[in-house]
Amino acid sequence: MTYDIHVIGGGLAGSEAAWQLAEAGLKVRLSEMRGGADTTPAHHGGDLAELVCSNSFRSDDATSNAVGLLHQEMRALGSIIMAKGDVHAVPAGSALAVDRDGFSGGVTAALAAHPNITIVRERIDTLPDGPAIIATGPLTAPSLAGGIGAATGAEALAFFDAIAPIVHRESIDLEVAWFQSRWNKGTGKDYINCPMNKDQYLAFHQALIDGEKTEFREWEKDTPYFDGCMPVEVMAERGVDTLRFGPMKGVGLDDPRTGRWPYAVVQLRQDNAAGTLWNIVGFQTKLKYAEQIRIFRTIPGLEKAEFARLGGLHRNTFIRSPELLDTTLRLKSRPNLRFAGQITGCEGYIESAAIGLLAGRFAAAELTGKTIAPPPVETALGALLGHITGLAEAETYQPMNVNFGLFPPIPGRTKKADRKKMYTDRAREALPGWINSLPPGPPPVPQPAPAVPADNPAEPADA
Ligand SMILES: Cc1cc2nc3c(=O)[nH]c(=O)nc-3n(C[C@H](O)[C@H](O)[C@H](O)COP(=O)(O)OP(=O)(O)OC[C@H]3O[C@@H](n4cnc5c(N)ncnc54)[C@H](O)[C@@H]3O)c2cc1C
Repeated sequence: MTYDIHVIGGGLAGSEAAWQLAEAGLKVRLSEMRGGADTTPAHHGGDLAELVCSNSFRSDDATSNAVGLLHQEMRALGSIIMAKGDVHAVPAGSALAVDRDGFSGGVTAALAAHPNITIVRERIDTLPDGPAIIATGPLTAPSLAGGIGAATGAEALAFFDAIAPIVHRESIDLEVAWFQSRWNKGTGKDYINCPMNKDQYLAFHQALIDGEKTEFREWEKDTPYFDGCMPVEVMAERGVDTLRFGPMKGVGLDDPRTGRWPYAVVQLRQDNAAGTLWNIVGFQTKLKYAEQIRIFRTIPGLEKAEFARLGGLHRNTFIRSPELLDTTLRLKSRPNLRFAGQITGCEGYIESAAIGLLAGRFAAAELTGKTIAPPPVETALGALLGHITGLAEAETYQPMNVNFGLFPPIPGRTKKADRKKMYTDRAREALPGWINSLPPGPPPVPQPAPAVPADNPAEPADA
């Protein structure tokens, strides 16, 4: 069987990449191990683009929500995931939720019927020599994960993805919190510090112990985690002072309001180059999302915190993309290979499909002797790609849903209520010029009637 490019993994990203390539006229071999002898611990069937957990693509509001904007941009680029999502939508308010079997069945049928796509039910164990897109997801088969680890220099790729919550900088109260590094090291102002007195610390410690937690899944129980990934509530359970002598120690930090070291402190560290997102240091957690919001908003200075993502601890496989990939998702050390989907360190069904879409477009252009620039950073596609391929801090790189904190800030002072619309208006202005510069691809998917504004547009992914 001859083909122009090999796509490995028929999930959200691989299906979208294969579609984009095939519609550009390229012959694609799409290898998917499910439907044959293999499966993953989370998938149930053999259809392509299976949704492993929730059936929601999250908000479809393209005016005030970053993932809604991403939906809109993907539709403009003829996304098969969005096309089949729209066809199989079920009522979900301003969110786009789908009939999961109808959706995956629809994607599978469309790809199977495409004359340029050959779906092969096989597990791939080694990285290919020819042009390929690796889209094997967070549960990449261990044999291939070993090969990816060898090619990328990482010893192990399957580990607990220990995520501390990330907060939008503008929602931190700097009347209470202050910038300072412990002992004034570094620039002297590398951290934002939220002080606690004794009573506040004791109440917070008890809340961590009492808070409702999520359980590990059966297949996650064997995956090791490192000491540095200890959940904050597990540390709290070890003793009343464990946190106060660990990540919450107040020494070397002078609270400008008291002139003294606080009894305990919560520190946040910059998470992106733009300085719009800050992670809570050492606060990886298995507290339920609602509990995290409730408990972490009791931290002085974070009473009105808006979370770009909440904490978590689950098995994942992803590469350190900001260091390893170029701006068109090619592995720098082996540019015939592109990576797409959650293995690049994005998070979520739609984000994974979006990166698959871009990988497909970049590869299609390259194989037909053209080059295309990455999408403008003002767009959701560009902001997400930028995060993955360079703007995030490589050392602390963690999977991330698309959110406005990844976009270049809107200059000047603006009302919070207006800002989201300004982000999305700016993106809608920037996208058409880029699309017009692209070689032909699939026809756009019609944008459904505007969604009712979401009650809580900052809803996190329920991954
Ligand atoms: C348990 C769990 C629950 C999640 N829940 C949600 C959620 O509710 N909402 C959300 O937005 N996101 C969720 N996510 C995160 C993420 O968005 C999804 O995992 C998403 O499916 C990722 O898309 P992908 O295309 O990168 O990988 P996948 O959709 O997993 O696709 C990868 C494909 O590659 C195949 N494959 C793997 N190795 C090989 C190999 N060696 N050869 C051939 N084929 C191979 C797999 O069978 C799979 O079909 C969840 C993740 C996990 C692990």
